[in-house]
Amino acid sequence: MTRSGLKLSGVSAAYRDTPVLHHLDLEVNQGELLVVLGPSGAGKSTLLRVVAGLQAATTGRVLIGGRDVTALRPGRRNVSMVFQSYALFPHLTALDNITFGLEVRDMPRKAARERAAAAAATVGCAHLLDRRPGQLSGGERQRVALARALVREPDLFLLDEPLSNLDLELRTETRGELKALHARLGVTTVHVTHDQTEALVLADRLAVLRDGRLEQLGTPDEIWRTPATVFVARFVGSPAMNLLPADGPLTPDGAPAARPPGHRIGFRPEAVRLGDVGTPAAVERVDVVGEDAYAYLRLAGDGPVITARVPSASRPFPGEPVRAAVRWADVHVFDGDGRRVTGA
Ligand SMILES: Nc1ncnc2c1ncn2[C@@H]1O[C@H](COP(=O)(O)OP(=O)(O)OP(=O)(O)O)[C@@H](O)[C@H]1O
Repeated sequence: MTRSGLKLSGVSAAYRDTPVLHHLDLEVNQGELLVVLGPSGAGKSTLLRVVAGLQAATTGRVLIGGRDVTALRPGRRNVSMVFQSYALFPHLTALDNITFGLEVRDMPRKAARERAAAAAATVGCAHLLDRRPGQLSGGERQRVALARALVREPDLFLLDEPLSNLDLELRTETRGELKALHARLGVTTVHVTHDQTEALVLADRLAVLRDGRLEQLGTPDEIWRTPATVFVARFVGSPAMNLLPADGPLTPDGAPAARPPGHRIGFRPEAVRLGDVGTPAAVERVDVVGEDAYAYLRLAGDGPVITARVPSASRPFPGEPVRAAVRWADVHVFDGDGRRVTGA
């Protein structure tokens, strides 16, 4: 049986009278890396703050490693949090910043410094220990913040958008390092982001949060292949999945004759095939992104616009008449409430 690293049951949170989390149930296995993904304002940071004990839950319980910590102060939960801003002390060196978490626990100074140096080596910032935050780049600060979180040997890591202040190249590199670090240390981790690529790459499992509610929980593969709702389908994937009325202008190849009114079909831009058969469409715009091109196609005269992903070498040109087809096997079906209809 897998052990529980973190369990939330019926957790709600509010700012003054405004509810932000609504009776959340969520379980993270021991050693698992769970990514919480959602748009701005979904309640991701609030969720981490409630787990860390920085904010009280208005209902429900928080268990870490099977221990009920709902009533415990943050310092008693053995949790380390890395903030988006890193929250380093500007007047302290990197070494003193990393050591800080241990010294307040009355560990002897020499032992604390040795542990800090070991944590710094783990995340690759051992050469920066004499510098103050003002003398470090964004990526270097991020490493020091991680080392400070690591040095406490927590039961649980909470990472709040730790990569969002880094430029794209560094973000990609650091993302890989975070994944490797997690694999090596095996500490249960909750990583918050609104970046779907980061989420898909890092996560053992993904929790998609929307308006303080869990929209779907699953592996990156499940979320990608079987999105539970229109919201998840559109939020994960770039450009977003196409959505059309099931009885609308495009009939997928192999579709059953009867498709209930009110249902919608979704298909990713890469599922659209351009050729001699299918629904007539006019190319409105084409964006070329290296090897790929995204063609925006207006269906059937004045119908809706869909996006097709095609190799840029064989892309159509604006104004060109084309035909768009989709296979039924590549289609997702959603009911009138936006929920996935299985077995379609
Ligand atoms: N201190 C606060 N006082 C009042 N409302 C707040 C406070 N902090 C956050 N909120 C509100 O709570 C909701 C959830 O905020 P939260 O920061 O948890 O979202 P988030 O998913 O982390 O967003 P982001 O990706 O923008 O950081 C938002 O509607 C926000 O406006």
